[in-house]
Amino acid sequence: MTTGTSKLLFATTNKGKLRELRELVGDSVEVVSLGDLPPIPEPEEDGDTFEANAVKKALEYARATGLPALADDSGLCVDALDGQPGVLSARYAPGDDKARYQKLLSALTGVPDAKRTASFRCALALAWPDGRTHVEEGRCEGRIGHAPSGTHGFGYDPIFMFPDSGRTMAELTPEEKSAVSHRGAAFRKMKPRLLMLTTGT
Ligand SMILES: O=c1[nH]c(=O)c2ncn([C@@H]3O[C@H](COP(=O)(O)OP(=O)(O)OP(=O)(O)O)[C@@H](O)[C@H]3O)c2[nH]1
Ligand SMILES: [Mg+2]
Repeated sequence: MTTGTSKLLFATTNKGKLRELRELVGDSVEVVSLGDLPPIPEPEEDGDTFEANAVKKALEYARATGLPALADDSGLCVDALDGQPGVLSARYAPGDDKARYQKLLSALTGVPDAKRTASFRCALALAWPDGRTHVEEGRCEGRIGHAPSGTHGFGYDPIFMFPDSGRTMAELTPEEKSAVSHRGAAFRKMKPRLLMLTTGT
């Protein structure tokens, strides 16, 4: 822990994201999560882009708490489905992560490997209670497999094949995933801003 002047709110309801962001930030910034605070209504994610939704979430949580807030909007864009599920990844099917990746596998039945290309995208937004915002984005290219495999990660990780490794994202260790993931890429660009929080800049 540093002698920071400011705490940072990780503004997400997603336990998988929270775990990954905690690992990425390490002990460089003092972190608060939504579970540490009285309930706050969830922002409506009605933007057309990851960036718009990330900014909206970060701003609403920063204003509600008076803390600088880091929000993540992310999802999986599948080329054979014209970029779906995209910003609607969390709402692609009712139920749990498994229901959603099973629906995606069904939608790609009969699609050959060469046409199963996809990318994970992540927009990370940092917002201050006074309305300032800063956004960084990250992307990770891969391919949708034919069956789930692996137990790490969350969401669509069990069906997202990471190129050249022959493994799904869910077969990578948390450290390996962060080194190649959309969230890791966005985070590394954002990190200098987060470190400024500790100096009150
Ligand atoms: O396999 C995955 N590996 C990842 O690394 C990853 N990152 C995001 N996603 C999926 O994309 C949607 C995000 O939706 P989302 O950004 O609205 O988040 P969310 O609603 O879960 O929480 P919140 O942060 O909005 O509170 C959800 O379906 C996630 O499962 C991932 N899937
Ligand atoms: Mg959401």
